[in-house]
Amino acid sequence: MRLYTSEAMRAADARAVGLGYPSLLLMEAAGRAVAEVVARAYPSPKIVVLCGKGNNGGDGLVAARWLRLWGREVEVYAAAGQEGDAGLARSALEAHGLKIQPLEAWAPEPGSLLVDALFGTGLRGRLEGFWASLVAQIRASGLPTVAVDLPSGLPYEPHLEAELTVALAGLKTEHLFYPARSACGRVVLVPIGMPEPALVSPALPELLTPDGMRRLLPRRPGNANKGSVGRVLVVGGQAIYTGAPTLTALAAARSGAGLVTVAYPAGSAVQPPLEAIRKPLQDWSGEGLQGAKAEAVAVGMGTGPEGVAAARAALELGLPTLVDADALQVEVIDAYLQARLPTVITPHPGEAGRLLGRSAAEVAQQPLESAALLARRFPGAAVVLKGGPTVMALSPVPDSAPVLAVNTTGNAAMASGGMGDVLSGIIAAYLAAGLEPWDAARLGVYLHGLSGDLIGKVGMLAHEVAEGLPEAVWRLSKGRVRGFWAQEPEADEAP
Ligand SMILES: NC(=O)C1=CN([C@@H]2O[C@H](COP(=O)(O)OP(=O)(O)OC[C@H]3O[C@@H](n4cnc5c(N)ncnc54)[C@H](OP(=O)(O)O)[C@@H]3O)[C@@H](O)[C@H]2O)[C@@H](O)CC1
Ligand SMILES: [K+]
Repeated sequence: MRLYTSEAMRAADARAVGLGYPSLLLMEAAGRAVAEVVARAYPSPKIVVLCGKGNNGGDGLVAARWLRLWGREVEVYAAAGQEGDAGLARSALEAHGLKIQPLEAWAPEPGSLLVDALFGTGLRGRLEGFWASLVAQIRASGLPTVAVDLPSGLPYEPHLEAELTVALAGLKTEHLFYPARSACGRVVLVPIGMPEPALVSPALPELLTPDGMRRLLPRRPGNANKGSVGRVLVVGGQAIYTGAPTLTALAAARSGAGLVTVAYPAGSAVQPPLEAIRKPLQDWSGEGLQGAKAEAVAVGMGTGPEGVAAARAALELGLPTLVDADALQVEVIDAYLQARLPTVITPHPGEAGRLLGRSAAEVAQQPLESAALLARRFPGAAVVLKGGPTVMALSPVPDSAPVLAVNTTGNAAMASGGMGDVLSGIIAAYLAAGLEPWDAARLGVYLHGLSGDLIGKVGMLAHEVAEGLPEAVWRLSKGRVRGFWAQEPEADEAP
C-alpha cells in the first residue's frame, strides 16, 4: 500500500482515466462508499451534506443520493456551478426530487450530522472570505462531521475538524502526519475501483500493512535451537543509562533471539535480564567483545564519548549492526558502511538533526524529506527516523533515489523513556535471524508500535512494550491485526 500526496492522488486519478477507466465510475463508487460508512457509523441522525463545486462536492452529491434511497433524512447545500462529473452527480440527485439549497442558506441544526464535501485534494492554498467564515461557523456549531476524503481546508489553516474521515482510494499524508492528522479523527479507507496500475507508483512511500509485515516474519523450524534462530550482542550502558541495554536485551529476547549477550562497562550498575550472558568490560579496546556468540549487534545505549569507542570495537566483529544513540556519529556510520556491514541506524529527530546539520524541529516538521536525506548521506544503511509516525528510508547504492516507508502502528502513549531501546532490541533480533536491514527495520518498527497499540494506555512502560511482543507477533502471524484505516466490523449495519 502506498502513501499519497494530493498531487500524487490526482496523478493516479489521471492515470486511471488514461487507462480508459471512466472518472464518473470513480465518483459513483466514492460517493456510495461514503454513504455506506456514514449509514453504518451514524444509524439515526438527519444528514446534512455540504458540497463544494469540485469533485469532492460531486462525491457528496452521490452520497446524498444513496443515503436518501436508503430512507435516510437528507438535506443538501451546494455551491453553484458544478460541471463535468459533479454536474452529472447533481442532476442525478435532482432527478430523485431532492431540492438542493444554496450553501449560503445553511445554518446549524442541532442533532444533525454534517458531511463535509466542500474541498478535497483539489484545494490550492488557504481558504479565505466566505469559505473561511463557513469553516468557522461549522466549527463553532460543534456538530459531528464526517469528512469526504479530507477535512476541508487541510493542509492549511483554517480547516474543518472531522470526527471521521472517509479516505478515498488511498491514504494521504494528512491522514498520517501531524498536525493535519489530528483534524481527521478516525480514518476509514475505502476502495473506489481504481485500477491497480494507476494506484501503484514505486516513487511513493510504502505504508506498512499487516499483510506485508506478516510475510516478513521469519519461520521457525521444529528443530530450532538457541544457536540457530539468531543471537544478539547488546553493547552499551555508559553513564547514567544503565537500564537501556537491559531493555534492548529484553526486547531482543522477546522478539525470539535464541541468546542475548550484554556487554557493558565493568563496575556500572547494568543489570542484564536473567536469561542474558553478561560481559562486563574494563575498556572498549575491542578484545573483550571478540568471541561473543552473536549474529547481530545493537550498539549505543547511552550518552557520551564511549558510544563511539564501543561502536568501533563492535565493528571489529564484522556483524550486521544496529547503531543508536551516542554511537550515531557520522564517522561511525561511515566506518560501518565502508566495511560493507549490514547497518540500521535509528535516530530520533535530535540525533537526525545532528547528523544532517539541521535542528530537531526542522527534522520533525519534514520527516519524509529528512529520512530521505539521511539515506542519501549514508547509502546502504537502513534509516529509521523515529517519530509519530516513524519513517524509514534506504538508498541501496550511492546516488540512488531512496525508497521510503511509513509506519502505521504506535501511539502517543509510547512517548516515554526507553521505548527507543526496546526498538533497537527488536530490530537487532530480526537482523540476527537473518533478515536484510530494510526488512528487519520495517518489521521491527511495525511490531514495536503494534505492541504499544495492544497496551494502548498512557503510562505504559518500555519494558511492558517489550513484554507484549510475543502477543504482537502471534496476532500478526495469525492474521489478527487490522490497519488503523479498517472499518470497525462490530458497527456493521447494512445500509
Ligand atoms: N482521486 C481520485 O481518484 C478521485 C477523487 N475524487 C474526489 O475528487 C476530489 C478532488 O476533486 P477536485 O480535483 O475537483 O478538487 P476539490 O477538492 O473538489 O476542489 C476543487 C474546487 O476547489 C476550488 N478551490 C481550490 N482552491 C481553493 C481555495 N483556496 N479557495 C477556494 N476555492 C478553491 C476550485 O475552484 P477553481 O480553482 O476551479 O475555481 C474547485 O472548485 C477528491 O478529494 C475526491 O473527493 C472522486 O470523485 C473520485 C476519484
Ligand atoms: K472534504
